[in-house]
Amino acid sequence: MSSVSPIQIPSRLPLLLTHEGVLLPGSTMRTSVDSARNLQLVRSRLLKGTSLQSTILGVIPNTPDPASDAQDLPPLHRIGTAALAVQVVGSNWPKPHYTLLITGLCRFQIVQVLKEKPYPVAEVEQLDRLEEFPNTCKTREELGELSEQFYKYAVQVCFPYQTRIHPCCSHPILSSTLCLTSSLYSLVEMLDMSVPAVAKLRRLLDSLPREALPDILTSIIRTSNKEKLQILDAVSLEERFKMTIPLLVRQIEGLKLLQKTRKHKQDDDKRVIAIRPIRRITHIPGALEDEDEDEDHDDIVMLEKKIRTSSMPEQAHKVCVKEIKRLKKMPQSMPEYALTRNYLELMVELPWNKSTTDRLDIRAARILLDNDHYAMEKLKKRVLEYLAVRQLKNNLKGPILCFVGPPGVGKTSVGRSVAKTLGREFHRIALGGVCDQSDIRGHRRTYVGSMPGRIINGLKTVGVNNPVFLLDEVDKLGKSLQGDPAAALLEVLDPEQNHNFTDHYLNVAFDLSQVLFIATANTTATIPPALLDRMEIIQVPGYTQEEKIEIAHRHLIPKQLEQHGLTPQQIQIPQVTTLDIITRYTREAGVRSLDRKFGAICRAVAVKVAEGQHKEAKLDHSDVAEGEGCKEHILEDAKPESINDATDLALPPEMPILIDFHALKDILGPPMYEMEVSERLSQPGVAIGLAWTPLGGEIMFVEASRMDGEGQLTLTGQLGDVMKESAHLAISWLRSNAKKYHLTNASGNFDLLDNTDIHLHFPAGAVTKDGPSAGVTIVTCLASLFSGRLVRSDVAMTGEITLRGLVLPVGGIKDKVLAAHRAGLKQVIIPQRNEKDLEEIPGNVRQDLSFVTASCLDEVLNAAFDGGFIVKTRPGLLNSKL
Ligand SMILES: Nc1ncnc2c1ncn2[C@@H]1O[C@H](COP(=O)(O)OP(=O)(O)OP(=O)(O)O)[C@@H](O)[C@H]1O
Repeated sequence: MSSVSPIQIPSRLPLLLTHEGVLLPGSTMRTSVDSARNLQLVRSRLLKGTSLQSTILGVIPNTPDPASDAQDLPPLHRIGTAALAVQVVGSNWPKPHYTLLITGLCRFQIVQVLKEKPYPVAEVEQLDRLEEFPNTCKTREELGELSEQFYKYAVQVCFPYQTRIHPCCSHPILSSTLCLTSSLYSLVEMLDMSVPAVAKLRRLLDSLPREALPDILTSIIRTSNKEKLQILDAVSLEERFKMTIPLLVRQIEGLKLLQKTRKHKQDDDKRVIAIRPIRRITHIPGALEDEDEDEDHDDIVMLEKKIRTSSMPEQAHKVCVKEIKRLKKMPQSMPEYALTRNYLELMVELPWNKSTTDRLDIRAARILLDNDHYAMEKLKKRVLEYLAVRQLKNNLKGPILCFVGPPGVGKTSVGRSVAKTLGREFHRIALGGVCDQSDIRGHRRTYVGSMPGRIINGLKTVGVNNPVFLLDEVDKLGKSLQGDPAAALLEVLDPEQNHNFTDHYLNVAFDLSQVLFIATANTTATIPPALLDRMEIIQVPGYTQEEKIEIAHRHLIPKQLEQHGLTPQQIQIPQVTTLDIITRYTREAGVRSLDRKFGAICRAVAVKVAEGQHKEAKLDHSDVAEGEGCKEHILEDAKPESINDATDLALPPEMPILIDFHALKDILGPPMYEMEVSERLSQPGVAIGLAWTPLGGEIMFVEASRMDGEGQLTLTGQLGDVMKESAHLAISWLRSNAKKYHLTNASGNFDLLDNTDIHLHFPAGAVTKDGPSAGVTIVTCLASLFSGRLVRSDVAMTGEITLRGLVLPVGGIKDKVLAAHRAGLKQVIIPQRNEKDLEEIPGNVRQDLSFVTASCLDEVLNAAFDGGFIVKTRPGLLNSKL
């Protein structure tokens, strides 16, 4: 037995009153100190005192300390624990308080309270003397023998209720000790020895004196404060043993129950896992089984059969066989079961070897393309060339065509026609806003909710491996943290690589070389260069008014009539009306908005027609009484009516309903666009420029004004850096040529910026603009401002400028010229080096417009102002009073 040095506590102890928790000898407790007396105790005994004795406190349980020291002490619990303060931790927030770590030494009882303030101090009598235990035994030899027996017994015994007390253990304390220790061993055996705390407990058990066990155990196992208090109050060792054993037994029983339920659950789980596959394999027809499981089993068999008969490549086949083997062993409840099954279903559905036969008849293709689309000569020519080469060389690793042009010019619909001419399946993949590379390449199957990418999904949808894939809006691909989808497209679009395209979801290569990819975009500016490099760009410009009229009457109107269940006998839209819609109700390069307007007209006419049929039926009914002649009379009197005139319900409308200017106003409302050119150029400092946007060409009014100031230039209208630089260039050129052209500021000075601020504005202010092509327009506008002369209202211009006054070429001439034509302008000034682009302009547009090709700014200004811009000798014209 281990020997313990006797502990002698002082006869006077400061008292720490606690209410929560009971400290037992041999155990350690953390307690919070925040009441007045306790705080005083900590401050004067623990924080100021330096001797070991000053750290010994009398801890009185179950006694709340009054909040203020003015209040009297409450009745104190009779028995307490002398404790050693091991650690003091203090804090001032939210209010001053300490946390003490205290270790119980022994019991004491209060003999007399000596003082109450600032903290209570009592005269105490020590109750436990650890060295006393051996004295309770008759002789030391007897104790040694019994103790040895007790230890062996304790180690052997597993469960407390099976404990057989050794016959020689008749000593009451010893038998209780024996019983307690054996219970304790049972407890330790049940616990997991690999847990460090449990291993420590085991060591403690071996080293601690037996009589210390009841106190220590009570504080370790799950006991209430009340039970702990009872143990504290049990001064006799035998009594303490007796009280602790039931607590220990209770704990052991609880643990056993817990172990039992855990074991049951584990067994159940194992059984479920073991039974499932056996059930599936030993399926006996007719046996009573869950119907769902039967179905699943059938499905798996079907799937296996499909894999066996599928024509997938060897590598894919191997993967499928491996996966189906795994699937068979898997319980259905596993999340991976559904995942693997979906994967296998996709694998068997994919058109590994299924393709359509190409219909390669160039003449038929030409007719079909011409029938479907009016104009677009350049595009149709390139498409036919492409198809012709395919006809000659079947396995063409040709370039990927990319149609670039404004919205609604028929890029998508030409793609559809190509598929139709070739007799191939068509699938459109909208790439606008796609910013995750797994959209193209799929997710790895390890992800929750993983899916194949759009390419593989598209192939599954069309069911053949040689469809026409239209990659719509490649210029609107995004980029995000989830990777760059444009980079993923590189592999798809590279004819050298795409025969081995690996989707992350499939994880086996799929041959995309038979797929015909066509891309569309509104602009090439935002297409990544590497992607652009893999594609052949075909520009699709906007339509002229004449082309739009033709497209409307050949394609759009018949399509809309069909969609609304109308016939040409019921509605008549003359060409002048179409022109009216094009010029006054739409402003676009394509025909989508125009198509919508026809849709609106057809809806309005459909209502009229339906109403008319109803009225006719009604009239027929009433005519039975009045006779045929009467009806004829009514019809003769019927006058052409307004389309929205709902007041005259008595008469059916006259067929065909004519859509004239008035009907148009009734249906579409007042015109949305007016010819505002002449109006806008009624004062100096305004010029018309031509801009190119992804939506086609547009005319743009550049406005300038001057005011008193310090020579500052203000630019508004969301301009980019290049455009701002153009403005600075224009001002510098005008300042350096002010004398030559007699340009003066408000005070007649040739220094144009002397005491003058200039403001340049580019409507529409909300649209971002950039590019150098506004240079000539800015010069013309400022020249008008400083000369006080009006720019011609029917002239539009485009061109980049240099500091020397040269005019450099710009892009988008065709779209810009068409915009000028749409706006009803008469003359267009373009850079001389853009003259070659005029060939692309349709003949009728060229006839309507006159072109000035300028190589320097002198020529631009001469053309932009009536009578030229050459210096006049008459002073009245030179000095503007504006
Ligand atoms: N030349 C044409 N002949 C006949 N119909 C045309 C022509 N151009 C356009 N269309 C019709 O205009 C509508 C819009 O065309 P489509 O959707 O192909 O435009 P898009 O250029 O692809 O536009 P976006 O860039 O917005 O996708 C379609 O109904 C199409 O049939």
